[in-house]
Amino acid sequence: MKRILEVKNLTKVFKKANGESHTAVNGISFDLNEGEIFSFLGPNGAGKSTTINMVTTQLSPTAGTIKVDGEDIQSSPINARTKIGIVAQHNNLDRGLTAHENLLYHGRYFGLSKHESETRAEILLKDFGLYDWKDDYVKSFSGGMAQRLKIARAIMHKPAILFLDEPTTGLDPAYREILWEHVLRLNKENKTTVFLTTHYMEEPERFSDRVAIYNKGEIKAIGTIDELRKQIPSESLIYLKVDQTSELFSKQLSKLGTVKSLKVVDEKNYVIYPNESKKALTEILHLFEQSKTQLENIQLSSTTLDDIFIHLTTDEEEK
Ligand SMILES: Nc1ncnc2c1ncn2[C@@H]1O[C@H](COP(=O)(O)OP(=O)(O)OP(=O)(O)O)[C@@H](O)[C@H]1O
Repeated sequence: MKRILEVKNLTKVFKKANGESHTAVNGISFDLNEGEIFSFLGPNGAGKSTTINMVTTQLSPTAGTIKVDGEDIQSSPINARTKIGIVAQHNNLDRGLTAHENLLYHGRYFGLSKHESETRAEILLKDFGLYDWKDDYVKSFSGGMAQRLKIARAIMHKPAILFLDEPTTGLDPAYREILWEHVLRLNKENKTTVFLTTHYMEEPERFSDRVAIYNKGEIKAIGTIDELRKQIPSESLIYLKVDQTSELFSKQLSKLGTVKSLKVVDEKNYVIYPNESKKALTEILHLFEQSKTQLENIQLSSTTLDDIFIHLTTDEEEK
């Protein structure tokens, strides 16, 4: 299997305004294969965009190496860049150009002929609902229109690897489907590798071959969703919402024989990993009869990617 992205010991340390250092990416290593759809998931501020910015040559690493299709991006950034398509989080369109010009110049820059650029720009402008605005300047575009144009531009030159940093934020559902139609077609026909970050868990669940759960600058787990599911302590979960979580109530829950372990998600919510789910429900409900803590909601469910994410990115209070 051809490796399209090789990341070794990648690190980024930022200097904060107060002079302190902040390690946003802490020595991570991973490889992506040609044609793989990979999701990089983590909470706000985990370091996902910093990682994308480094592997796409937009930000220099503090340490570590990155190869795109065998090219070291620090020694040959231009070669590496021709293989990459990026939908960044910020609006990096050329605001002084029209929508059509943004696509055309991008296509020409990445080696498409004039005819190919024109044909592809026309298809993408139509598919992403921008054809009627093709000669308008990008500075007049709404957030959603700019996002659609950023996506069209990133896939213009059919890159070997496509980085999508929260691409569907601000897109309505119809355009999300169009985005995925194009991305999956490129993936199938050109073996384009896809590196996705998103906060919508249904996208990695539907499309990813592998997922990495990333937090505080480190990869906590990497693998297929089924492989990650095995890292959860139980196959079903109980979501419990109370008026106020507390140390005392957490201890009382932990002491129940049917509770394997639990997590305090925030000031109102627990996730409970039960031994025997139905018995645990009864025991937990019973607990409220003798406790000051008020029950607001309780729900039993089977594990989803959301649960894996919560499990790997919040602190656990093991029994
Ligand atoms: N240029 C910078 N200077 C200083 N600190 C930075 C800089 N860029 C990012 N950081 C810090 O690095 C950390 C990681 O930020 P990053 O944007 O990579 O997170 P993220 O996982 O993409 O978050 P989100 O989901 O909110 O987009 C944050 O604490 C952020 O404040």
